[in-house]
Formats: sequence, structure tokens, C-alpha cells
Amino acid sequence: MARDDRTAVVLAGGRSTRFEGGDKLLADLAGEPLVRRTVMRLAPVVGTVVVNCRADQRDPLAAALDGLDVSFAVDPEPDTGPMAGIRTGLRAAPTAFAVVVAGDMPFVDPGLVEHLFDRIGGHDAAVPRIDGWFQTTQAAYRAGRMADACDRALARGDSKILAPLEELDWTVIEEATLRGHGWLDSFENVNTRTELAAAAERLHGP
Ligand SMILES: Nc1nc2c(ncn2[C@@H]2O[C@H](COP(=O)(O)OP(=O)(O)OP(=O)(O)O)[C@@H](O)[C@H]2O)c(=O)[nH]1
Repeated sequence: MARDDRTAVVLAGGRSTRFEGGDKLLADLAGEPLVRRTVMRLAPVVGTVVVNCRADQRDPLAAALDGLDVSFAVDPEPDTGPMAGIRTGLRAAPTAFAVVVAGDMPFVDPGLVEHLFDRIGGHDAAVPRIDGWFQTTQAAYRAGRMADACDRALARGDSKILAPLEELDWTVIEEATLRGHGWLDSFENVNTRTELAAAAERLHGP
């Protein structure tokens, strides 16, 4: 799949409650806003980056991402959960396939992203599994079919992130594959200030 046929949807619509004060995505991570690092990891391997967020986040996120080529997809209703954010982001994707990546994953591996696009093939989704947990916020989707399935799940009041996948044909990227390529670090995310400090240490040393 050519780069221009790929979109990255970056999820930013959460409230950062475990971060205790401020939006974690705007926090400084070794000299740059956290979300800027996530987007910069994705930009080389996709043609379009769509940032999903609430209306009130748009200006501060645009400032944090100044100079990068991104568009915004604002949730019609805020705080409706990550799966609703995935739906909003995928609806805004201009391509048939998209990866979804949580904005708080600053170590997302561009090689893994390419692998996700390669593996989706004729499926509706390609979802990594680590320790038995499906990594739906670092996965590839057939945008229209996943967004439609999200609509149906939300309409029946089911906002679980796995709910839309139940009716789709999806393939699993197994942990052994991820480990073999050295991609497990790609899934590290930042929830707390302690985790932010650990991520900064990884980037710059203590
Ligand atoms: N659009 C949207 N995205 C969300 C929502 N809740 C979480 N997310 C996103 O889903 C991803 C995973 O969520 P979390 O890691 O729990 O982030 P969070 O909700 O900001 O953090 P906590 O409040 O500490 O749980 C992040 O990229 C969030 O931005 C929501 O209600 N709407």
C-alpha cells in the first residue's frame, strides 16, 4: 500500500485523569509536547494524519503540532470513550485503510505501522495482542467498515472497544511476531507523571 493510501488517526480525546493536572498530550517530553512525538513517528509512513479530540482541545493541540501537516476530527459529543473517538477519526480518514494510535504512545514504531498495513490485506482489521490483551489503539482498520461497526455498537449502547470487532473479520498480530521484530516498546504509553519521567529517561538518559 502506497504511503498516500494510508492514514493515521491519533486519539487525543481523553481527560488524562491519571496524569493529575493538565492534558498529558501537551506535556513536555524531552523538549517536545508528547503528542508531537507521536505524530512525528507516524508522519513518515502515512499520507494523512487525523487527530481526534474534543472541541476545546483543538487550539492547544494545533499549537503543540504547529508546522506539522495534520487535520482535526472533533467528536460530536465529548467524553463518549475511545471507541467513539476511533469512529470519529476513521470517518475523517480520506483513505480506505487507517491505523489508529493513542496519542500517548510516543514510541510508536513506524516499521510496525507498515506491518499493520501489510497484514490487514482482505481483512477489516489487524490488531496486535500482547499478554492476551488486544491493542486496539495501535491497530489497522478498514476505515468505513470499522466506523460503521462502531456506529452500530454505540447505537445499541455498547461502548466497549472490542464490541465493533465482534462483527468484523479481523486478524491478530501475535506477540511472538512483535517480539521478533523488537516492536514491543511501540506500545509503551504514558498515563502518569512517573511514566512521563520514565519515557523522558528513555529518550535522553537520566
Ligand atoms: N475521543 C475520545 N478519546 C478518548 C476518550 N477517552 C480516552 N480516549 C483516548 O483513548 C486513548 C486511551 O485512553 P487513556 O490512556 O485511558 O487516556 P485518558 O482517558 O486520557 O487517560 P485517563 O483519564 O488517565 O484514563 C487515549 O489516546 C485517549 O485520548 C474519550 O472519551 N473520547
